Amino acid sequence: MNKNELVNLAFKAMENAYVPYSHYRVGACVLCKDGRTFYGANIENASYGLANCAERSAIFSAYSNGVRKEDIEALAIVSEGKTIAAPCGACRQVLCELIGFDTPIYLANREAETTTSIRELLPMAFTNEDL
Ligand SMILES: O=c1ccn([C@H]2C[C@H](O)[C@@H](CO)O2)c(=O)[nH]1
Ligand SMILES: [Zn+2]
Repeated sequence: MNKNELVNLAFKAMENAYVPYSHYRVGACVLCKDGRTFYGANIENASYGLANCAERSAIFSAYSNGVRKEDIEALAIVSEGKTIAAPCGACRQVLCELIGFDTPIYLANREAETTTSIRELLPMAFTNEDL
């Protein structure tokens, strides 16, 4: 599967966003090396701080199905906003532990896309090697 196909799957996942408060839809899709894909969307709550971001939904779905870091080929995260949104701080920390430092992360909106990685998004990360 190429980058565009994975980004399109993330847009498909975005349709399932539950966003009655922010009205800001985000979608994500994890691609495994064996071709399996796992969707995620942002899921909000009346207790606002309990919102789960799309990228965490997707990576937790993958892990919940037995996927581990070394099985993951790439992650796409898309939003419907005017800008290309990058993961929030909480997601950077979670992804840092659950995908490879150099695993490609494709970020996109309807107009543009870019490629990044945890190495770029979270320099000087606190990891399990610090414990
Ligand atoms: O990278 C991001 C940034 C924000 N959100 C969600 C959280 C909330 O539902 C909405 C507005 O912050 O967007 C994500 O899913 N991923
Ligand atoms: Zn987040």
